[in-house]
Amino acid sequence: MLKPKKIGLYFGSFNPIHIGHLIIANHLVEYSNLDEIWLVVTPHNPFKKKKTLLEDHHRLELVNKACEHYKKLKSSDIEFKLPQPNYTINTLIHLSEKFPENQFCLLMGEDNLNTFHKWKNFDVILKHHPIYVYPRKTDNGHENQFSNHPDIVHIEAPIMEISSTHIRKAIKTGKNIRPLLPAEVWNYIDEMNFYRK
Ligand SMILES: Nc1ncnc2c1ncn2[C@@H]1O[C@H](COP(=O)(O)OP(=O)(O)OP(=O)(O)O)[C@@H](O)[C@H]1O
Ligand SMILES: O=C(O)c1ccc[n+]([C@@H]2O[C@H](COP(=O)([O-])O)[C@@H](O)[C@H]2O)c1
Repeated sequence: MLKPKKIGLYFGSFNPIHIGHLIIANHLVEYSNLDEIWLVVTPHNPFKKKKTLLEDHHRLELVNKACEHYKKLKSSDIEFKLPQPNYTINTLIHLSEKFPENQFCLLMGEDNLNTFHKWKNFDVILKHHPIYVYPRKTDNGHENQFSNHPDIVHIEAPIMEISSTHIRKAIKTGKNIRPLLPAEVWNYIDEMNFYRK
């Protein structure tokens, strides 16, 4: 019988994936009891407009390239086959049925925690899936209703002010943002002329 695995699910639009995402995922998988982290590419976040996104398969390809050198980080397209917009509770139910032997935790940046009370069935998610939160500068500061929740682990780590929004804007205005992306990711974006128009 297979040994049960503890999997961290890192959901994101990844438009595009950047070194901030990798630093967070790598930090957690190296300094926690998680066996792997799956970077789940979300076709359509219920809170975001889909039309501003690069096509799903291109965002997935960028995540594949970013994970190439990390044995414990895997990309996942599991949400591509599920109804959109993608409510995380639906994906968690699907994954728990498909991989009953695995335990699934969530990993998210602090900005997502500020709106977590608006997520579909957030209380059910919390009841069944511990959440690791990486610090991030947010408009509302660091205090919210989940600040002291027993099932939420606040990771102690330095804040990184990197975002996909900044990267998209910088590429559009011809800035050099190479340090913010893994080389393979930048090469693909450059070759395919993404985010320039
Ligand atoms: N610099 C960062 N520090 C902490 N968490 C981050 C950081 N960048 C992204 N995250 C977290 O990674 C997950 C996926 O984020 P997402 O793909 O939306 O990236 P983003 O940089 O926030 O994108 P955008 O600027 O397009 O909103 C979310 O949980 C988000 O909070
Ligand atoms: O389930 C929800 O109600 C819900 C509401 C807002 C966001 N999410 C998920 O949060 C994840 C992070 O999204 P993003 O766009 O900030 O990278 C992504 O997988 C979304 O589908 C989920």
